[in-house]
Amino acid sequence: MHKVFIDGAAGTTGLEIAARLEGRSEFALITLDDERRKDASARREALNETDVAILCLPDDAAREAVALIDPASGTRVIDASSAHRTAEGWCYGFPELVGADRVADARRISNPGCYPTGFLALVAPLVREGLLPADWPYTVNAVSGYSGGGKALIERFEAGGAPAFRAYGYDMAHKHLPEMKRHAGLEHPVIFAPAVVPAYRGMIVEVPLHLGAMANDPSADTLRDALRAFYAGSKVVTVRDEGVPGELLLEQDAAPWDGIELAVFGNEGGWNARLVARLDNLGKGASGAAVQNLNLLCGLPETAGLQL
Ligand SMILES: NC(=O)C1=CN([C@@H]2O[C@H](COP(=O)(O)OP(=O)(O)OC[C@H]3O[C@@H](n4cnc5c(N)ncnc54)[C@H](OP(=O)(O)O)[C@@H]3O)[C@@H](O)[C@H]2O)C=CC1
Ligand SMILES: CC(=O)N[C@@H](CCC(=O)OP(=O)(O)O)C(=O)O
Repeated sequence: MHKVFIDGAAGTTGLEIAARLEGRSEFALITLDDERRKDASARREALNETDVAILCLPDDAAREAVALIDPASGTRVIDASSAHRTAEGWCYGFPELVGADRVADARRISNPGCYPTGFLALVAPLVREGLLPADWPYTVNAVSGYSGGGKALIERFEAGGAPAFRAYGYDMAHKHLPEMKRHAGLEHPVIFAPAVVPAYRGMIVEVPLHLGAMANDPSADTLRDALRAFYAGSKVVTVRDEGVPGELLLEQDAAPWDGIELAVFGNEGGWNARLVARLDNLGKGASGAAVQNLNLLCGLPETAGLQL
């Protein structure tokens, strides 16, 4: 039996992780009541007595949680926040990209952000294989359900009078930029244009590309085939067959989903392509990814308990 403590268990990501662990006899959840869940000494105790701590906290509180762990304790950490995604000594918790064995052996795992999960799933393997240039000026357009912003954004969108569409990130300093650049192996920061719509969960992340302007001029079919080969055997990441849909939709009441679907759409003539990832920000974008990594840490089947 593996002891698991979710620090931030009352938040959006924490609650979804607990729901995925319900009924799993391999785990015993350590819980703090409402009065003590923000109490540093109660958290210190829980953080040090658990086998795995999953941090579902704002960045500062996640850094504080790590500092509360005695380095001599056996506690292993999965951090869902963006505090450690490019930090030394942390394994980036994207098993399909870094290798499931590396995640399984790590003591400190930093889970990818939801938007970077879509971007990196599309671009990192293609850059690694030399099919897309590392020095290209990439753009990422994305739309997310409002649960991506945690309790504060959920309250804003559910209070009445919610906006029909919220574009943001105009300072071009979004906290996801460093991990997108680092883990895709890029030479330049991407331009990231995120937006939120009044649906609870789900996201579409898109990378538009002028393939014809690249020196190697790859075809959309080549990119799709390379992604399919890279993720062959994955139950979590799938690649859509060739063919262009009329539209891609985010459902208003989508069920939780821990997979991610990638697509490559090319135009006639082959100059342009749109790389598209569809996922649940609370699934592979957060809580599903945390459970996948927890399974790996505990030597359990990687997709146990996931909603695929
Ligand atoms: N939502 C998403 O789609 C994704 C979220 N993440 C990341 O996961 C982390 C959690 O996000 P999310 O669940 O959405 O956020 P929420 O705001 O929904 O939840 C955060 C929780 O942390 C609690 N908390 C804050 N400070 C402390 C503290 N010092 N000690 C203990 N608990 C504390 C909050 O308490 P209170 O209830 O009192 O406010 C709240 O319950 C964030 O870093 C976020 O960026 C990552 C990927 C996707
Ligand atoms: C819709 C929305 O507000 N999304 C959040 C990101 C959610 C997420 O991925 O969390 P991390 O920041 O921990 O990666 C944002 O843009 O800041």
